Amino acid sequence: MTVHRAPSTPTQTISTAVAAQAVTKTFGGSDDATRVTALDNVTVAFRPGEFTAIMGPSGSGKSTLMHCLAGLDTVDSGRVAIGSTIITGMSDRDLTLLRRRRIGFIFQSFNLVPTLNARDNMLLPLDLAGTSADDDLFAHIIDTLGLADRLAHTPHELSGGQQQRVAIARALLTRPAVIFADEPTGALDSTTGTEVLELLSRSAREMGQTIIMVTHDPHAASYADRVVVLKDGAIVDQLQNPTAQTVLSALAGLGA
Ligand SMILES: Nc1ncnc2c1ncn2[C@@H]1O[C@H](COP(=O)(O)OP(=O)(O)OP(=O)(O)O)[C@@H](O)[C@H]1O
Repeated sequence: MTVHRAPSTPTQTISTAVAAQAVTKTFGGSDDATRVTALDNVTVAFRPGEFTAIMGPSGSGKSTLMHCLAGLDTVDSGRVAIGSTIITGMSDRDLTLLRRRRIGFIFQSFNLVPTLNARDNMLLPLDLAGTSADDDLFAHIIDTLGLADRLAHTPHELSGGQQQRVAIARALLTRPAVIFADEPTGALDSTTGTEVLELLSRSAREMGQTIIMVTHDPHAASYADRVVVLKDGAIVDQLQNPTAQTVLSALAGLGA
């Protein structure tokens, strides 16, 4: 799968795929008693081709961080950038276009269109953006994901694992700056879930795809290059090359 990786040179500077700088996000009323600080001055950057897991106890701010990084929610203060584009303060229309062109999403519930077959589901984001698929990339992705003989099937004719592979293919095909995955293995049995995690890890390693995954599962997080741990809306720990055991220990240390 190395053919699709951008060439690199020793002099190339390492850019940032996604970054949050001093991001604060609150919800609720105008007085301190009813206001919830979901993100408290969060600064974090994600390298191109890096596979990162975001973890933390329930209510620690994982979904809020993902939504703010993906431009699905506004921030109270601070800045979010996708590549060199600052998305903070963009209009809804511009954000929608940016999401279509530069961001891929993978959800626990697959979010496929039930009336479209696998091929049309995969091509939908490109159709919406008014572009077409790169034939070589399409062939490469369906081959890698083992979907070549499932293209004419609608989602209800596919297993959960196959549906999630279609959703991954759909996300990869636009060659987005970043893919956000929200509990992507939550609805899968452990064998199928492991296959999906291996695919995500290979997409990062072999295609240079940046992936940010929210998960509660230390096993899932162990496939990432890095784990970012949130607690009470702040980053309290980061692990490089995590194992399920080091993730469990980090979470246990939070009293979670
Ligand atoms: N729309 C909202 N309105 C009010 N409060 C919210 C809203 N969304 C999130 N919150 C609050 O912000 C905090 C962070 O929530 P968030 O959903 O980001 O946490 P999480 O780590 O993703 O939790 P979980 O693991 O349970 O999904 C929580 O206290 C939550 O109640």
